Amino acid sequence: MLHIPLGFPYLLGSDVDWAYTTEPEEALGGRRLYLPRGKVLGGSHAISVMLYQRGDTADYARWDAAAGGNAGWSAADMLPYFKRSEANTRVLGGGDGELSPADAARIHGADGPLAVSDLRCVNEMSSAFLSAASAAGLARNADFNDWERSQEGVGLFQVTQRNGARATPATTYLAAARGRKNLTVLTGVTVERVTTTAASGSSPPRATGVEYIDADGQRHVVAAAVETVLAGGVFASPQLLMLSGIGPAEDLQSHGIPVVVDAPGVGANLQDHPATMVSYLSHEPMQDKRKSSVYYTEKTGKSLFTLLRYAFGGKGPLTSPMCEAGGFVTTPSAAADGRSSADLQLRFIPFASEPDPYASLGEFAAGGSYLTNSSSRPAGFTLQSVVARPVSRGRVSIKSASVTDRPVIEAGWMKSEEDLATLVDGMKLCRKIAAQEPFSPYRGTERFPGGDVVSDADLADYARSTCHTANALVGTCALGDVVDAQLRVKGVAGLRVVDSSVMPTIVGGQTGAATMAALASVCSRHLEHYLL
Ligand SMILES: Cc1cc2nc3c(=O)[nH]c(=O)nc-3n(C[C@H](O)[C@H](O)[C@H](O)COP(=O)(O)OP(=O)(O)OC[C@H]3O[C@@H](n4cnc5c(N)ncnc54)[C@H](O)[C@@H]3O)c2cc1C
Repeated sequence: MLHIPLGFPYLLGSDVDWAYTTEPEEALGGRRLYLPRGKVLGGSHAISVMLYQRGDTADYARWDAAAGGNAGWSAADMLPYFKRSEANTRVLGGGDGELSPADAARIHGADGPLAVSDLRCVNEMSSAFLSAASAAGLARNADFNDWERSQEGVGLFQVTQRNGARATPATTYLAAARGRKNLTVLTGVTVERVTTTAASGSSPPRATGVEYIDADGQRHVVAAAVETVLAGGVFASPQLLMLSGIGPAEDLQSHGIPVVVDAPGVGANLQDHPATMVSYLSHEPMQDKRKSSVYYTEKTGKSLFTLLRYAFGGKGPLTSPMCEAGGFVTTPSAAADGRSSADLQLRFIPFASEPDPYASLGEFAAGGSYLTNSSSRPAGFTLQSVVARPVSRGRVSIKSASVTDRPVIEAGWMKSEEDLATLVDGMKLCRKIAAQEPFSPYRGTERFPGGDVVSDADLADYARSTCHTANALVGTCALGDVVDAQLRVKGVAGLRVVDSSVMPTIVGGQTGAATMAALASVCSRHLEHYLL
């Protein structure tokens, strides 16, 4: 299931998922949110939806400004690292029909480790979505990562796959480096903290390595020859800094942790992409159509033809990321605020989803019936509205001085009215798209939120009570605040954080590509001398 793209729902809540939950969220009526994160080589990329999205140029202008300006994080600075990290079929194949070979080469790379591909199988309803969105007045976007054009419009997504199999940092970067003599990978261990020496005179404290516990509960220390690089992701990196005495002094003291550096920004600034669903049941006869949503409910994994097609050609619906098509939009509310980047991401899902697909996490944890339980995912289709550039912020703190106690997560969603307005505008747009003629063969009744949820106030209530994660969590060791422009932890020598937690503001779009490009940039510019 880790390698087959459409296997990803089985991974949610399984033993390769940390399956974090938040505190009761005040603005969401006290709901606790489920936030998946990968607990396996390849990290969250190994359980992701695989969409390859970079955000827009303004996202990186914000990063660069946060890092102090002219700090190496602008779009122009980052483009070479995006290109360097990928082997994109649009360049390898000389464009894709919508994109000329010259444009493909301007935007994408061909020689990097990370395979990025066009979809190998497009559900006929994903195509209907594109036609319906055009009929509703949205432009077509040939490549969401083309920074010379707008991010706005609708199109098919690209995915991090090679020959129909999931590509992750483990199957790409790590696989290429496996033979190196200077590389040791320990699995099944848990890092507990970074070890440090005390400050002396004018020298700051220095990171000297890490302590970890192995599967038998034995404690070990690894000493760093040059420096220590944390890449635990958006929850574990701030947690490990705090357990090491680097964080808000008062919090650390309340847990009896000696303060190495008072860094109030550690754990603050948490951001994610909250999402809501508008779903439609299909007309009854569609239940029998081979290319419709039955693929995504009970038949996909059970059809011999589908399995053979995948096993021998890497083709067919098992290569689908489920969200095949979508787009970016500036909603009327955001336009009225004068916001320049799209605040809404649309994603199309070819079955009639529940309002919160993660509400039944217990169901996943008990053995994963996301795809097989067709009664909760009947034939039909869903349009998902995602807040692409949220204003609300949350935080991560520690529950105790032990790594075995999960961090305390406050997502903070919908604290800002702007985010709620984006979702309300988004759902209205989804209904407008769904009402267009190209959906006529598929559209039955609206399943959620349902015909009686019409006013802005009712749509906002629906959003508060059903919004769920679109899985892009960032910001808890932010560039400019916790780490400097080279991602060195401020106030401590010999320590960097290089992962999604350093993003000062979330990019509009999924966050895996930006994480890998940030890593490529820092490794190339600052670490290569001793990595090689
Ligand atoms: C369900 C899901 C769907 C997603 N879909 C997409 C998508 O379609 N496109 C996209 O671009 N991005 C997607 N993402 C987001 C993307 O995967 C993340 O942005 C990216 O993986 C973040 O990288 P990271 O290095 O910061 O953290 P992670 O990838 O989470 O890696 C952190 C690693 O640290 C390990 N770790 C944590 N604590 C410890 C400890 N104490 N000791 C030892 N190891 C530890 C973890 O097990 C993990 O392997 C998705 C994520 C999820 C969960």
